[in-house]
Amino acid sequence: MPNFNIVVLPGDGIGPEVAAAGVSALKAIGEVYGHTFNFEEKLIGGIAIDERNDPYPADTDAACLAADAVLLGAVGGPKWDLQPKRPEQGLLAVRKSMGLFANLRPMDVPASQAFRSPLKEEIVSGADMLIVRELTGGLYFGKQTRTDDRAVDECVYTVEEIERVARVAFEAARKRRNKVTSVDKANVIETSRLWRETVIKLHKAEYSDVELEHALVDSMAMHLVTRPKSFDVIVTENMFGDILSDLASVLPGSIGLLGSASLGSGKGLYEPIHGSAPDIAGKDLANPIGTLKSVAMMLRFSLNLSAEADALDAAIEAVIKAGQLTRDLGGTLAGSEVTKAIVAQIHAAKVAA
Ligand SMILES: NC(=O)C1=CN([C@@H]2O[C@H](COP(=O)(O)OP(=O)(O)OC[C@H]3O[C@@H](n4cnc5c(N)ncnc54)[C@H](O)[C@@H]3O)[C@@H](O)[C@H]2O)C=CC1
Ligand SMILES: CC(C)CC(=O)C(=O)O
Ligand SMILES: [Mg+2]
Repeated sequence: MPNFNIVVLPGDGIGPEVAAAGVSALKAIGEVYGHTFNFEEKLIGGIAIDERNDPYPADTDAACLAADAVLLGAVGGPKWDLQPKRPEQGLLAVRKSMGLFANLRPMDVPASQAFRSPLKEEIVSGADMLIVRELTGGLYFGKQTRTDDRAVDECVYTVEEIERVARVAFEAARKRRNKVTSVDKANVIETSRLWRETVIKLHKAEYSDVELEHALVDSMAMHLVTRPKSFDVIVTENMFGDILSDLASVLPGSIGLLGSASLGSGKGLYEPIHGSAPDIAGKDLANPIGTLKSVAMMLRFSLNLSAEADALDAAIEAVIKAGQLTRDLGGTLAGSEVTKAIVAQIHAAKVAA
């Protein structure tokens, strides 16, 4: 019987609530399909600062590096905002240590759910894109210096860093609608000029069968909400991808719907795209679906369980279609009730099959 070791990093705010949803879904998949998932919970973020004075303790790192896959909730919160050690350093550290240079953030708006969008139905209905965000370079990892009246954040990218994430985007496009939109700010920023030159060279050398277009990040923000259906795979650097994916989450109606897979050359880490949502933490209001979609990607990409991934995705879709939703999507259910509905659906689908 297959046995998988999953490290769970609940973190802060709603992190523990959504991570618990992910564990419930994996347990249900295990029961139904006969797999054993062993869970090891570790500290990261604010709670790790509180308990260990370190946002990313060494034993967390060792466990993540040894796991078959990592499930993360979220980190951060106002409690830690005004101190030198920050929860977010833990998140950056796990991404760097595991070599997770590509963050895949899918977003789609099924026609039946387009009415939930704050945007016009005809604009968003059928939109289906994959944002590939570079995750271990750029401003978030550059040298930072600070005096009383001056602050510097270095933004560095190398050809190798750009090429490897662009390759992920081109490969993904070949399995989708064969189009890549590369987003930069090449009219102003030097790292963006290197980004664009590198993407063009790689495209010419290895991916000329894929349609490639370039967009500047400012107008891209506008195009994402005015003509989202024209995009397939979007590839961009770390900070632009962070911002554009939160923007894209508006299309289906809630940031709580979007999951992500962070991949590199080794094991993967899976987390919703949202943060720790301090405004709703501890109230069982958090939408678990972004985390559950991340778990589906874990099953598919790290554990090679594609039938199980499809079953989880189908269970999520059924519950969304039945309108069993949290308040962010106009529903009335608690987050834990949505998780229970999805778990019940996983069991019911197997019985019906
Ligand atoms: N991956 C991570 O761990 C991330 C952590 N953060 C941290 O999270 C903290 C809060 O950041 P914010 O800018 O407020 O972003 P956020 O994503 O935590 O929340 C933004 C808004 O979306 C809502 N929201 C988020 N997730 C939701 C869910 N699952 N269900 C329903 N509503 C949801 C929140 O209630 C809030 O109104 C900060 O400390 C930030 O540094 C932010 C982004 C990513
Ligand atoms: C908290 C940051 C380090 C990153 C972020 O906002 C994200 O990964 O979505
Ligand atoms: Mg973000």
